Amino acid sequence: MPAEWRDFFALTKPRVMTLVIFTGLCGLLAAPERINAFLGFAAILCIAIGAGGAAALNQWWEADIDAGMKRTSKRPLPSGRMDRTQARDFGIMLSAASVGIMGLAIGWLAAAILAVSIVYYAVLYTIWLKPRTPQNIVIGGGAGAFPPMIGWVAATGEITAMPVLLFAIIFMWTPPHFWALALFVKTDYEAVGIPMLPVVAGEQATRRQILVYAAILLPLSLAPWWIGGTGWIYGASAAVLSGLFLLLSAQVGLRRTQEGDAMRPEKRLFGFSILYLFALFAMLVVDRFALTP
Ligand code: HEM
Ligand SMILES: CC(C)=CCC/C(C)=C/CC/C(C)=C/COP(=O)(O)OP(=O)(O)O
Repeated sequence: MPAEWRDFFALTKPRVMTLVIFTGLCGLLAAPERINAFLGFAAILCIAIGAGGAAALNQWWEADIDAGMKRTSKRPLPSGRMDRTQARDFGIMLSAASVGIMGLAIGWLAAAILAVSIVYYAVLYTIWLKPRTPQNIVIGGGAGAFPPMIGWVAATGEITAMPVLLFAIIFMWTPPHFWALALFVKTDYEAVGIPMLPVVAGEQATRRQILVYAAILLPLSLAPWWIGGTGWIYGASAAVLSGLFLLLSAQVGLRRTQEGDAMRPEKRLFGFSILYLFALFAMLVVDRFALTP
């Protein structure tokens, strides 16, 4: 069966990338300089195309691994709807187009960070770290932390403390986000030999690590307000959201898996992690528009 446009769309991991694109948009809108709407739209489109290209390259490389896991076995490559060369060429084309257009239309600093994040996800994380170390997502998660910085730099043309803090927030958020999920789909990764932390270091170590990252995330998420980069609306929202995130992480971090466990706290934490990042970045923009004339 030949690949349809739907398969190419699926190859960009659209659901996961909504949050990547959203944080990029928030970085762009929260920046102190306002960019013209047409260029702003072009910048976000480039982030979306670049993230989609990187996701396609990730699946080109991981076709065999995806075939071995229930969660990923219906993706276009493992289900045989597309061949690997098509996925690779599509990924390269999107990646190159996104960086080229970003550079020409917006600026080469934003384009360079976009290029770094694509290589980070497709090569550093997927090809190098993921199959080798249980710290894969801690280091590799950096790729997903770049979009707000790209958005910010697209608007201002420079890297200041604020975009670095936004990067750091997503960097610290990624381990609890992913390890909560890895606790309840652990068997999948075991089957294909990917050294995810629960498989290699055990559940208790993973639970403790989740709590450590959530505890660091709380003060870190307040830092943009602390350094005067945002107003009280963001500060108060970050305190509430990160407090809740820490609470849910503590429920996961301080328990043990029981016989026949439904893993409800882990599923709740994973679900909340997504809501958390959407809400935190939305409040950054609300703060900016409500408090800055
Ligand atoms: C290396 C770091 C990360 C890993 C290993 C990871 C892994 C995963 C996995 C396995 C899922 C399950 C669902 C699926 O495959 O569709 C998922 C869901 C999700 N992830 Fe992540 N993630 C990471 C970083 C991020 C980042 C940085 C973002 C956005 C800023 C993000 C946003 C999401 C969203 C929105 C979902 C839900 C998708 C849905 O509703 O189906 N993830 N993540
Ligand atoms: C702008 C730009 C390039 C952004 C990149 C965004 C990025 C790195 C997002 C990470 C989210 C993601 C799909 C992780 C999946 O990990 P996995 O691929 O190990 O998950 P899988 O087991 O579902 O394949």
